[in-house]
Amino acid sequence: MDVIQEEITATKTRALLLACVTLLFSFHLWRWLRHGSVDSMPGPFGWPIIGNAAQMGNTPHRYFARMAKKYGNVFQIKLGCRTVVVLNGDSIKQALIRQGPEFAGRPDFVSFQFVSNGDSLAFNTITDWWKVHRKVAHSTVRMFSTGNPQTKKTFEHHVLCEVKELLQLLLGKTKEHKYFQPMTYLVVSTANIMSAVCFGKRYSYEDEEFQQMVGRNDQFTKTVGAGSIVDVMPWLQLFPNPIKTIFDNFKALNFEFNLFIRDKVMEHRKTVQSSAIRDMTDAFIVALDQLRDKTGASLQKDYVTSTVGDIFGASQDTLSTALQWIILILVKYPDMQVRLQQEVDKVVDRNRLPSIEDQPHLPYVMAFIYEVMRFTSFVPLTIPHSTVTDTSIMGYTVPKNTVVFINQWSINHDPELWEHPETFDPERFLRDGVLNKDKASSVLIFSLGKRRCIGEELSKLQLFLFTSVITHQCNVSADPSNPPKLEYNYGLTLKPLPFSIEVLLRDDAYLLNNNQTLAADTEEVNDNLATNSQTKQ
Ligand code: HEM
Repeated sequence: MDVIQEEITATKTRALLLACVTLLFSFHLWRWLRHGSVDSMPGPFGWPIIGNAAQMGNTPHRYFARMAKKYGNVFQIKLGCRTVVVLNGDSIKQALIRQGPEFAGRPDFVSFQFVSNGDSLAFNTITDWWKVHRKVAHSTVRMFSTGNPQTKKTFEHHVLCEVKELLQLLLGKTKEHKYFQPMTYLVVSTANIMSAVCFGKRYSYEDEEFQQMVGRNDQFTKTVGAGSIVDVMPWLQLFPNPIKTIFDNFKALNFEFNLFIRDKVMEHRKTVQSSAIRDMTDAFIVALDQLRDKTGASLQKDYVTSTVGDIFGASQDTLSTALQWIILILVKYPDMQVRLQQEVDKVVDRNRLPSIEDQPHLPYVMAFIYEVMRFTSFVPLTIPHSTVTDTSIMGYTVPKNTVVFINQWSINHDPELWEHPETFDPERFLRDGVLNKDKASSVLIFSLGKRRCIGEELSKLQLFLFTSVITHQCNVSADPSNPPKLEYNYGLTLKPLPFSIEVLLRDDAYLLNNNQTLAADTEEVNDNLATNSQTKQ
C-alpha cells in the first residue's frame, strides 16, 4: 500500500515539475517573441529565430498586402531579431508626410554600412549634416537635368545621343541573332547617360570593365531590399552558408564600385575649376568642399565620392530596370505599341526625333509610362526607414529606432483607388484625351516626404524620351518561341526574368545615324554647362 502511495506521489511530483518547466519555457518563449515588439500592434505569428522571414516568400510586397487585409494597414512582423512595422495604404501618407521627420530615419543595417563606404546619403540616417548634404545633392541633380530649359536641353542631348547608340546596337543584334536578350545593353546605355552627366564620358558596349562594374545591380538590389536576411540575422555572417556568400559578393561589388567612382573623382580634382564646371562631379567637388569647410565637417570624409556614387548607382539600377519593363510590356501588348506609334506619328513628323517640347502633346505616352510604374511597381517597397524618436501611428505607439517598411505596391494595387488593378491599362490615366494629373500623382514609386527620391523629374524625362524615340523609330517584338512573362526576381527593384526580342526599323536609319560624333557633342554640351553654372554662381 505504502509503495503504491509513494509511486503516486512521485508521479505527481514529476508531473508538477514538468508542468513548471513547460510553463517557464513557454513564458521565456513568449518573452523572446514579444522582445522589442510594438505594444498591442497586431501582426502574424512569427517563428522563433527566423520570425516571419519564411512566410514572406518571393514576393514580400504581396504578402504584406495580404496581411494588411487581415490586420489593417499598420501591422508588425518579426524578422530574425528585429521587429518591423509595415505600413500600407493610407498609413503611408500619414507617416511620410504628416509625421515626416519622425519616420525619416534609416535602420543601422549591416548592409547599409558598405554602400558608399558607409557615407551614403541614401542609406544613412537623418542628421544635421545629412539635411544640408541632401539639399546640395538635390539642387545639383536639378542643375544637370530639369532645373531650367537650358539644363533640360543639355540633359535631353545626353539621352538622345545614347538612345540613338542603343537603338543602332539593338538593330545590329537583331541582324546577327534575330532574337536576343536586351538587358545588358539597357543597363550599359542607362549607365552611359549618367556617366556622361557625372563624368563627361561614355563607354563602349564592348568595354568589359564597365559592363562588369554596372552589370551587378541584381546582386546589390537583393541585399539592400526590405526583408534582406543578412540585415536581420547578422550572425549568418559568422560561418559559411549561401547568405554569407551573397553578402561577401555584395561587399566586394561595393568596394570595386567605390574605387571606380573614387578614381573618377581624383582625376577630376586634378583639373577642376570652379569657374568652368564640366560635369556633375566637378559641381559636387566645388559645392561639397565649400560646405565641408563652412560646417566644419570632418576633413577625412570624402563626401564627393559617396555622393557621386549614390547618384550614379541609384539612377542606373532604377532606370535600367524601368527600361527593361517598358520593353517587356511593349512586346507583351503589341496593340499598345501600335497605339503609342500612332500618337507619336501624329505629333512628330518623320524627319525629326521626338523632343521634350512634344511631351504635353503625347498624353498616351505619359499614360503608358505611369501605368508601367503603377502596374509593375518595380520599386515595391522603399529603402527601409526607421523612427528617429518615440512616436505613434494610427493609434499605435512605436518606439524610437523601430524598422519601418513602406509598401508602395499596396497603394498602386489598391482596388479602391484603381479599377481592376491587376490589368495593364494606360487609359486609366486619360480623361477626355488628356493626362489626368491627379491620377498620375496617385502612383507611388518615388516615395514621399523627407526621403522622396531626388531623381524623380530626371527619371520621368528620360523615360519619356526613351519611350517616344523607340516607338517613333522601331517595331519591337517578342520571340514567339518564348512568349514574354511578367515574372520577376524580388529586391529593392523588381527585375523581370530574362526575355528575348527582335528590333526592326520602322523606315530608314537616317535619324539614328545622323549623330555628330559624340566627342564633339560632349564639348558643345560642356560649354553649355560652364555657362550655366557661372550663371548660377
Ligand atoms: C524610375 C526611377 C527611380 C525610381 C522608381 C526611384 C525610386 C526611389 C525610391 C523608392 C527611393 C527611396 C525613398 C525612401 O526610402 O523613402 C529613392 C531614393 C533615392 N533616389 Fe531614386 N528612384 C529612381 C531614380 C533615381 C535617379 C535617376 C536618381 C539620381 C539622379 C535617384 C537618386 C535617389 C537618391 C539619392 C535617393 C536617396 C534619397 C534619400 O534617402 O533621402 N533615383 N528612389
